[in-house]
Amino acid sequence: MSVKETGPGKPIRVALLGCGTVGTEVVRLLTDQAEDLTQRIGAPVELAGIAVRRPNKHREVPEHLLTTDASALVKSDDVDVVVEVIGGIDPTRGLLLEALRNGKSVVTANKALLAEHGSDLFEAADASGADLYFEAAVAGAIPLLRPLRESLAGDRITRVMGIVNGTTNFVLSAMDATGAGYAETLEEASRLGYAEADPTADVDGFDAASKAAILASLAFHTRVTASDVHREGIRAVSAADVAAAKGLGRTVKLLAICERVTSPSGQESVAVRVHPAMIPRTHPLASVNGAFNAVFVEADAAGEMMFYGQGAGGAPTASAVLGDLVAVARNKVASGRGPRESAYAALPVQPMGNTPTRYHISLDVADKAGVLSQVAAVFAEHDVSIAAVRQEGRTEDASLVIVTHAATDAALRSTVDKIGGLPVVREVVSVMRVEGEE
Ligand SMILES: NC(=O)c1ccc[n+]([C@@H]2O[C@H](COP(=O)([O-])OP(=O)(O)OC[C@H]3O[C@@H](n4cnc5c(N)ncnc54)[C@H](O)[C@@H]3O)[C@@H](O)[C@H]2O)c1
Ligand SMILES: N[C@@H](CCO)C(=O)O
Ligand code: NA
Repeated sequence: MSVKETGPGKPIRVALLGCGTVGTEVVRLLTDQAEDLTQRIGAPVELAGIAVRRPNKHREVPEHLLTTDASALVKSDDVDVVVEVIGGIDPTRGLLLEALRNGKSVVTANKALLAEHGSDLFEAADASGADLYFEAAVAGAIPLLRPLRESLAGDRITRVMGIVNGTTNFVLSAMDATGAGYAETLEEASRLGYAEADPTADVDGFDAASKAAILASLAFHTRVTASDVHREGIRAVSAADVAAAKGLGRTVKLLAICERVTSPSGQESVAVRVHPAMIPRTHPLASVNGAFNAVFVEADAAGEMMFYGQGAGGAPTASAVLGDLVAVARNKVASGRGPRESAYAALPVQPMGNTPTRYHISLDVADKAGVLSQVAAVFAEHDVSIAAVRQEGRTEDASLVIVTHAATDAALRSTVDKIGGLPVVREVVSVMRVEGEE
């Protein structure tokens, strides 16, 4: 029996919103790989239009496709899929809701929008049966959201911990390598083009907090928004912190940590936080340097996994966008749908104060008898157990380094506040959480 050859199906028509760093690379990949994409999808993918702000700036893309009217492009009957790489909340939120309500599948790289309004977008997608894919929004090119949404959907994830911001990782890696301070290292990163002109979203942890919210939502089947995430950036990380970490075989990283926490009574909740932390130099995340990202996932059956690669940049991010575009196009060809929002577990989000953490505290103290016992008494008073102490005497004062066992973050903060007020403590040199070790 001979099988009749079928040609490619009806073209999938794509509206591209935004043509900056990522958008330009999306157009390039779509053009360069048109034939392969047709084979992989079973239908050609064609650009129906590209919405931009300033058309005369875009000499690298076909002029006849450019429009400044994103709203009209999204509404056009000629469009099946909307790819959004503008960024920000407005006007993208309205544009993507309009697209989804009209049954057009959406591919977006916009973590800020998803972390704030993800559930509205999912509801609109469900109402019309459209797809919503966003692999590029977290850790750029690294396949991470698809593994969480699909490959690990049969497992129980307990922890997701990673380096999800390239700019801050570049700065912290450089501080570790040179011993220089935060401000001068950030200046150098800007000069080399690794930090944006306005690095606030990166250095104050907003970018990582949006990504943490998305990761926690997917890992724990719970709606987590950016405002649920405890956030501390890297502005306060000093050369002394980095030196203190090095002295104990650790390094400082800005971590996004999403954990499933079970109380003694068996009540489950999630804790989601972004802050600098010391990790052992032997931990797999310690060797992630420069602008690279890496995310460590722990699941009951699968065990430990690490995802590593380029978390930013035009081409790497466009790779993730194209992967999503192929997925939604295949779904259209097969009249199927990708995964919907999965928020059925609806676990409560635990406040940071109740979250168990460990601290590294470095003090300058008077070098006289009884100091250690005074400091130790404050820990005991707050029910914080000490894991290790190192004291080095000098002429008039001494350096005292204390690493705690896990205690609630609130108890650890109160302990540090009280110790800072002891007359025998000359200076609290460095306080930082410790992660990645038992
Ligand atoms: N650059 C990266 O490395 C990277 C990595 C991961 C995710 N992302 C995300 O991808 C998205 C795009 O990032 P980018 O780096 O390409 O930004 P970009 O600033 O280079 O590009 C955005 C483009 O959108 C245009 N634009 C703004 N408002 C518009 C409107 N109303 N209509 C049409 N065009 C409009 C701008 O003129 C600009 O050209 C953001 O959501 C960002 O968070 C970027
Ligand atoms: N500003 C982000 C870009 C990728 O989301 C970073 O530095 O990682
Ligand atoms: Na990704």
